[in-house]
Amino acid sequence: MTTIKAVRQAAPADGDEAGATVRLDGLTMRFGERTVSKDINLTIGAGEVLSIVGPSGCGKTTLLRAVAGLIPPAEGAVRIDGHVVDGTPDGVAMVFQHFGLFPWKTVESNVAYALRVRGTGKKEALDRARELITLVGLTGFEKSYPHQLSGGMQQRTGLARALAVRPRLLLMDEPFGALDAQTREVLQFELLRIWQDHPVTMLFVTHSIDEAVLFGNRIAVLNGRPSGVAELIDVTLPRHRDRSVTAMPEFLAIRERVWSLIMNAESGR
Ligand SMILES: Nc1ncnc2c1ncn2[C@@H]1O[C@H](COP(=O)(O)OP(=O)(O)OP(=O)(O)O)[C@@H](O)[C@H]1O
Repeated sequence: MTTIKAVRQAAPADGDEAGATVRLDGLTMRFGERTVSKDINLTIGAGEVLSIVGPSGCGKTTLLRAVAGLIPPAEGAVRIDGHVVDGTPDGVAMVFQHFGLFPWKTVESNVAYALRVRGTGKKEALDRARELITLVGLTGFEKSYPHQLSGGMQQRTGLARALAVRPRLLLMDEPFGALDAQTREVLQFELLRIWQDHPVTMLFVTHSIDEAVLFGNRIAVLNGRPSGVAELIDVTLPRHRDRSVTAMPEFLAIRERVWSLIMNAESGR
């Protein structure tokens, strides 16, 4: 099961399709006495994809939740387009590993819901939902209920729901983590295609090194207790990517680099 949380609608202005800028300034996240991550400084440009990897429990989800304004930082700040996040920011959508689709709603109602709660009229919301359903390849399943769908199809529905609000920033938390390897690969390339047609800024948390390299312009490797950014790796691959990039020597070299950093991180824990 996959959870999506879409946060308020903000249609991009004309000529402003590339997405939001994000800045983390000295971000420290704490739960009670426990400091999970400390002094994280990152700047993510409009339309950039930053992949975030690191050992289990190092604070990747916590970081995304801070960017989404769901939990406040203990110290430091998140800025989206220069504005300090101190609540639910406009134009941000989150996609989690577990969708949390409403089981009693059809695919089109699930997708339209994100718009309906933001005051979009029923017809407009349904029209937009159907556009998105086509985009994610679910035409013909508009009236299906989640239990009638495969995991991959539920994932597509969740993606459509996130995209329905025309986010300027997509926060992806292991979005394909619950899928079998084959479905995961199909959806990765579908998302890549969709993203290339509608580029927005993306923070992409994943346990898959291949996925991190495939999507990222850069990869932030988190490590330590509390965690910090151990390394920021530039992904020097062509921006337009398809399956062929996974055979490029640069792809393999970057994958090896990330792999060795994560192995070091895991062995140091
Ligand atoms: N609401 C919370 N209250 C207390 N502790 C929390 C809370 N949320 C997360 N934590 C703790 O913070 C740490 C970081 O959790 P987080 O889920 O951000 O890690 P992660 O890197 O995303 O892990 P994984 O890769 O396993 O998903 C963990 O030790 C977790 O137990």
